[in-house]
Amino acid sequence: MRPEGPAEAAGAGRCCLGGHEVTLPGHPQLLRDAAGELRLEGHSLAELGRRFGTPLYVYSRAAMLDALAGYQRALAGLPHLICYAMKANSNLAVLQTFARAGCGFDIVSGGELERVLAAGGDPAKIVFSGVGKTAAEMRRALEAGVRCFNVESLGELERLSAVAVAAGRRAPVSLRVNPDVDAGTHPYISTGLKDNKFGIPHDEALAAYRRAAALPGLAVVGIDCHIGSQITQLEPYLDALGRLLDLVEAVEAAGIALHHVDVGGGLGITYTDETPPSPEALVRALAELMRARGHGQRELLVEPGRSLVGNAGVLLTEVQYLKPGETKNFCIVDAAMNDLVRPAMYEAWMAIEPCQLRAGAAPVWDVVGPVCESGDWLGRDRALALEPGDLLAVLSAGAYGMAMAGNYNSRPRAAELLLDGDAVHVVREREDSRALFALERLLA
Ligand SMILES: Cc1ncc(COP(=O)(O)O)c(C=O)c1O
Ligand SMILES: N[C@@H](CCCC[NH3+])C(=O)O
Repeated sequence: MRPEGPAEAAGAGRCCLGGHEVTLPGHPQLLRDAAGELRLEGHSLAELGRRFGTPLYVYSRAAMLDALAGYQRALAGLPHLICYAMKANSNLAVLQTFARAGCGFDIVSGGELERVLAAGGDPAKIVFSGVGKTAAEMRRALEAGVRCFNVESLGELERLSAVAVAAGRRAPVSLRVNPDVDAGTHPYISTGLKDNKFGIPHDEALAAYRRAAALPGLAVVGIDCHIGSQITQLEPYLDALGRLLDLVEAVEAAGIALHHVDVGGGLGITYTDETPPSPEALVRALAELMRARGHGQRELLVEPGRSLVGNAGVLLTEVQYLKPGETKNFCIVDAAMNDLVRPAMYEAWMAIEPCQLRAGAAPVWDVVGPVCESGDWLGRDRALALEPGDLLAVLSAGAYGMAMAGNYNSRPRAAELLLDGDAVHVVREREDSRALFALERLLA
């Protein structure tokens, strides 16, 4: 996630045309075969694009489970729960994949709760985060039996207690502490600084725990934080965990027992040349700090999103027109900012690869969508040998891709496929134009 620059123009030229197979760094199930075809979990992406149409999201189940295995290996033997942060990709089949693998879920809305339940997820493994939970969302989550509410303010504590008392229940709570640690990431996705809206300030948390312990509808069970997203360093995590453990000790000294410590999610992936720690390295470092501070037997929760699904998915799009110009060459494709908003929203750099390499000159293009906004671009200054009708793959699109898609310009949303070995599952049909206005009414 960094601004575009001319230095990145060569990104797409990495793989040679024909000869031998080339793997793509950070993309476990993606490779360019000897004939120049891009394959995900063995499937030709060009063939899938032609068969199912574009724009099309394609995910590899094996790549998701590979990523999960890194967390699982490092946590084996320790009391733990991996809560997939489903905002990254909330397709039901993706949720089902993680539920079957034993995961819990980090949710942030009533809608996310219903999705987890529809996918067969275990409510007793759900943690409910978010700064603006409504009373109705609280009631529904209590009724479903979620494991814990990650409470983000004093006002929320009071409301949750009242809702629980009215329902004749006690709500399990963890306080989301804002540790004021700089995660070193894009300002829009940093969440653990004093200036951010998230969490209860570290220096107010002990008083908040005392209040929580005194409220009749609450049962204190844990502590959590989440400092940001696309984090590529270990240090911010260790700083944040150290600050959480300071609080755990102060809270327990005040006679309030805490069962678990939840360090949130946020681990980054390789979009271009980032080298984040592996999930395994991250969790081993966190577990080591817990052990060194005498908290080795306390349950550790993690809430990874992007690092489980980001590099397991691509967005396929077809080149519609090539429009060379005096100062810029535009490659106009059939996917747009409504399908994948990350470039428009954060100036995020996402690799763009032809599904089938072709020989010949590779001019530099801005790859743009059909939406009527100059901010509607998927990649800038990309050297690509192209013809109209070619298929392109936007890489690393498994996280915050379809999950953030919309209908701007009355564009129906893309279809989604989940690859599983030889099988190709349509896990979301392409939206029909009529669905765009099915909830609207003409005047009488
Ligand atoms: C509370 C919470 N937990 C977990 C995550 C997952 O983040 P990521 O996808 O960066 O792992 C987020 C999103 O940043 C979040 O807000
Ligand atoms: N939507 C962001 C991540 C947000 C994380 C949410 N807490 C992205 O695409 O990178």
